[in-house]
Amino acid sequence: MKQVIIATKNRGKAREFETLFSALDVEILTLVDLDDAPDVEETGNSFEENATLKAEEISKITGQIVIADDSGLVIDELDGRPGIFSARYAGEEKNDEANIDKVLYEMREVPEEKRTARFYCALAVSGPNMKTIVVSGTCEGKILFERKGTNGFGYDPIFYATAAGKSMAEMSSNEKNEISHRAAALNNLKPVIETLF
Ligand SMILES: O=c1[nH]c(=O)c2ncn([C@@H]3O[C@H](COP(=O)(O)OP(=O)(O)OP(=O)(O)O)[C@@H](O)[C@H]3O)c2[nH]1
Ligand SMILES: [Mg+2]
Repeated sequence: MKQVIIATKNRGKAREFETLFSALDVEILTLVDLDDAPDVEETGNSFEENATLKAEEISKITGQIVIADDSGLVIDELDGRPGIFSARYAGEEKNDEANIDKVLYEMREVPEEKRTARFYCALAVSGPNMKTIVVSGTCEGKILFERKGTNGFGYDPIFYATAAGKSMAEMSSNEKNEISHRAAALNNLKPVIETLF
């Protein structure tokens, strides 16, 4: 079967890619269980730049077709933060609970109508004989005043997805995969994936 490497160490993302790719005729490998996979420094100024850095570095090392995801939560009232710093918003150790607490604290006095936000996902594909391709997808919603639900990962418990009428952590993985930023980006990548093999 066709095979691509997904250059992520995030278990939540890896799980979602397993499901999203099961609908395509493509086998995926992630970096989650590879202890010696390098930590690519995310020094770019945009999701697109960081996804490109991750895809190109891992493709250079493996010589294979690689897809990387750089994603995060963009909150209007916080001038777009946490944005590209979503994973490390409350510190280098990447603690989802601490990140959520920080956002809830910063948003504590913001009224309902000003709590608009979106999840953003950039996907970059890089391979030995190709120019890197980058696509993106978004999912619109609002920041809740407290956590709701226990599914998903990251900021899912405090993100109310407008299209679903509930928090992302209240959705089954199938429901999230219908409307998520990651699913939207992957959908934009499908025509490209078909030309890769
Ligand atoms: O509630 C969420 N639902 C999602 O669907 C989602 N997608 C991204 N995020 C947040 O954004 C960071 C990405 O940062 P990021 O792209 O650098 O990934 P990461 O550092 O976790 O792993 P890697 O892929 O770089 O190895 C993640 O850690 C999360 O905090 C999400 N939160
Ligand atoms: Mg990262």
